[in-house]
Amino acid sequence: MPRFAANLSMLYNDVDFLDRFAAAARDGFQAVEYLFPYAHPAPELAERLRAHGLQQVLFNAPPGDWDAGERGLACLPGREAEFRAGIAQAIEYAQALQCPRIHVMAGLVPQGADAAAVRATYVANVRHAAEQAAPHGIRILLEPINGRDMPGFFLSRQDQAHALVAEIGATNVQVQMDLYHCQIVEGDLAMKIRQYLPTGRVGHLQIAGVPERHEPDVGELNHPYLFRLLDSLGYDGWIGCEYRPARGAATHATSDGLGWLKPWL
Ligand SMILES: O=C(O)C(=O)[C@H](O)CO
Ligand SMILES: [Mg+2]
Repeated sequence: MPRFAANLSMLYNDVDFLDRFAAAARDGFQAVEYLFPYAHPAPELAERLRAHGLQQVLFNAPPGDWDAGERGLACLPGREAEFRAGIAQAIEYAQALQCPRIHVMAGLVPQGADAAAVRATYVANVRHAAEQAAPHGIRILLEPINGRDMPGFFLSRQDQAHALVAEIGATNVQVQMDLYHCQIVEGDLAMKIRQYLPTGRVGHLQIAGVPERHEPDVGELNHPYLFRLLDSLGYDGWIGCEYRPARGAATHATSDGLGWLKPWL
């Protein structure tokens, strides 16, 4: 059976962030993920996880100045010191939260930047992150993101991510395969899953309905078919529910929209 993690950045927006742990547990989730933990002290987050019997399965390294539009630092020449400081902070949080995965966002390619320099910066930065994370048993994840949601993002295709993972050459670097982004950029999801899961290089999956990024049962994808396929391939990792409920932040919007999950809990 697929195992589902609630993405607390997108789900349960009708309650404050710290109250989303309880809400997710009440709905039957045993794991959570979210974008960033850094606004809260790690012990406070660890206590929420403990109190509600939840595992933290993923969060992101600091992305640079998010409010100014930055979406990761890994590919940005000249920002290496900040990138390294962010990785050190992420590893501290991951240890405190017993979280085995950190997503390192690639970043937006700077206007006019030399493509080779951007790629070399990315490879060197991810290698550094992997080296720092490895002694703690933490995996570094790289996620291709569609260019409609994030124009200019360095990483958009699965083959690009897998080629980079091979070039980086660290056993604790894997691909975060977000099926929502993959459907928008490439389509042919079942064949992509069949192609990439057996490589052992997919460290986490995420889902959402396409194209609105609402519940998985809203939109053009047949998620039950994909879940059965994942089962048949023996996928035993987590699937992050990274979608915006169709009723937004209305009271109980997330819980009311979880009908799709019930058969899989
Ligand atoms: O947007 C996504 O799909 C993600 O998983 C990132 O972590 C943040 O943008
Ligand atoms: Mg994602």
